[in-house]
Amino acid sequence: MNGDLVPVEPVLDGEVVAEPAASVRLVPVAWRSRQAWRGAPARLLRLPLRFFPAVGRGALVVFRAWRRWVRVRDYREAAEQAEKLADKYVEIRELGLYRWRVTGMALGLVSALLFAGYVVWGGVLLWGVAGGGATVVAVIGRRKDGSPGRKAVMNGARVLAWTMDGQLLVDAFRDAKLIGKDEALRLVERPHRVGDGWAVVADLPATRKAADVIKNRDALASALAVDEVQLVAERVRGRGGHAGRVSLWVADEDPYAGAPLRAPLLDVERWDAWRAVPFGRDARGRRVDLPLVWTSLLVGAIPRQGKTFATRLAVSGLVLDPYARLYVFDGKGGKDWEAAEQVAYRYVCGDEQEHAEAVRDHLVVLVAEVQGRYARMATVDDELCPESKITPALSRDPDLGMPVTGVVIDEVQVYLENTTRVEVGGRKTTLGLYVADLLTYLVRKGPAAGIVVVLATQRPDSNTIPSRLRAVLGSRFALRVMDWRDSNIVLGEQMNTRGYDASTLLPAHRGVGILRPDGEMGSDVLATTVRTYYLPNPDWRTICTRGRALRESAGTLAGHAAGDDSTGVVDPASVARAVGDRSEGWVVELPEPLASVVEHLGDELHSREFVPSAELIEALGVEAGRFAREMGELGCRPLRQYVPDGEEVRRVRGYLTSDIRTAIDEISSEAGEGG
Ligand SMILES: Nc1ncnc2c1ncn2[C@@H]1O[C@H](COP(=O)(O)OP(=O)(O)OP(=O)(O)O)[C@@H](O)[C@H]1O
Repeated sequence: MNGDLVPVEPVLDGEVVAEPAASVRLVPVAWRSRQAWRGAPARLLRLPLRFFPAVGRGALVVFRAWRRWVRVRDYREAAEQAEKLADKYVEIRELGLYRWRVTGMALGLVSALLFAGYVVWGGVLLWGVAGGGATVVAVIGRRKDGSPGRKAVMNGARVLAWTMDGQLLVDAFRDAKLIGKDEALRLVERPHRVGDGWAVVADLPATRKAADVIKNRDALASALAVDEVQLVAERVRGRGGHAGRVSLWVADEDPYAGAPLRAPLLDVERWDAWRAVPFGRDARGRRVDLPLVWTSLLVGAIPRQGKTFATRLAVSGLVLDPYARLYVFDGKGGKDWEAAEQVAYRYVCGDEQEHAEAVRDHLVVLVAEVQGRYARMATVDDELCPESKITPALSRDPDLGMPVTGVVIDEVQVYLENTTRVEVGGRKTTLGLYVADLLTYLVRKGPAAGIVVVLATQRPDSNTIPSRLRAVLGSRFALRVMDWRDSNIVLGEQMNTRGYDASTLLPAHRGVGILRPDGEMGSDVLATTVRTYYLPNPDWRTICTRGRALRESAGTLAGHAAGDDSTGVVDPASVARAVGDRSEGWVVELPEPLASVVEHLGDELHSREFVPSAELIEALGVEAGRFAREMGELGCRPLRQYVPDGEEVRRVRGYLTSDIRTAIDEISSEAGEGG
């Protein structure tokens, strides 16, 4: 460095070239290790023992290939698929005969050559040919290392069989009474592997509907000898789909078993409340997202099935958006929602009277706020607010004060069942019914003003969640419930008869439920069975801590989380008027089964004179004796009337719609008198 000379190694003149290959790869990988060579003598000794079975297997493979070829199976299947078997029959037969002739000629030629060789070279030639042939056949029939012969992909011969032979699938459809004895299916796609299962797309005969296959999935699963959780049946809609095209997917094993799925939101720093949250995966492993803005959500399940976890997952998108506001009311009063306290604008946890009153007070303020938001939106110019609906830009404008606001109530029945008598706007009612009215208003009018209501309950029966509230809740998620009635209460009337019944989910399937997305959000599917992502307490806490940090840095931390629990001043009379105003769609809560009868009849309640009992019993899926008794208790007695039946007239039992209307009027006037 300082100019002194230092001794160095001799300097070589040249250029760096690529390192030569370590060894020339003439030796197979299996023989490169020392152990492989050590085991060689034993393997050599076993060779004769392995040779003959391999020859047997190879001969079978060759024979099957020849039989397939001589029977023209490939051509025949293609014609069957195109439903042109009858047209092509003569052609196929001729081709078959030709292939038999080629076989005969080949056999004759080989025999002649062998005979000539025998004459010239004697028995040596025959032994040589036999040895060579056997070696070739043994190579065809050899077992690959590590794979002990052929293995069924699915368990059970019957299960696997339909993937090999389309006719068995047709038979299964016939057995399940989804198509008639003389009808057939047209396979749009042959069975093929998709994920961990087999998929096939089929067209039903013109008179049949794909919706019926979905409805009778259980029968088809039985005919295919798989558990119904393994069979996913979907309609193919949109381009390339039609009402008679059905897509089936049969999982190799229970698709909802296995380790819980990690929630993707754990890996994001922040989220936009306007984006649908990653909610879970369907049986085929496809991601299912849940939009929340502009809709509302009801989550129902019996205890310990994952209702709280699913509800937290649904709102975690709102937690991770610093511009979103959260009202968290936990009727259970445990630790499940504790972490949300650090981000919540309003927070109530408990099932005492004071908690129910606090929830009511916060909801009253919220109703006033919805009214205020509509008034403010009316003053915003058309460019920013083209319709009376909140937009992402409006929701983030601090001057307007209209953030996306999530109102989450876990175990909502605790507040809805509160029987304390209260007087609201001169009307006597109970605190629970008033909370139901406030929630109904928020669910009905709130979404367009940026209010998202999420309700969870372990008691999804009609007495707990009034039908007027249920009717307006847009999205539904039912984890396992006790019976199909409870399932229908969460998912909507008659969903069980359409093939969606949350009481059939297995107890072991925690966190698995049926999601019915809001029909107005443009979803293609009626409902999907979803395995929700797993969001245990520590992960939930991480999300809430992140949500708080985001709000702190955006300057949006407010309300309870910022130590401010003061409620604004509102005019309770105007709120009471708004929630009780029947002209705005306030509907009287009808008891069951009257509520379902009214829902089933729709406008026909006024246009028809008489409705047969059998029709109602089938549509509502109820038990005849109990239905008649309950209708009787509500003042509707059945009578016999003549109804047209094709060319003839039959006398059947049923109800006059005028009786049903009278019963509704009576219940309404009782409610109006301050029930
Ligand atoms: N997505 C999921 N994947 C796997 N397991 C889950 C999932 N969600 C919930 N679980 C399991 O189910 C248990 C019950 O969940 P959760 O506390 O949400 O039930 P719940 O319906 O709210 O019960 P309760 O009505 O008693 O409050 C959890 O402790 C968890 O082990």
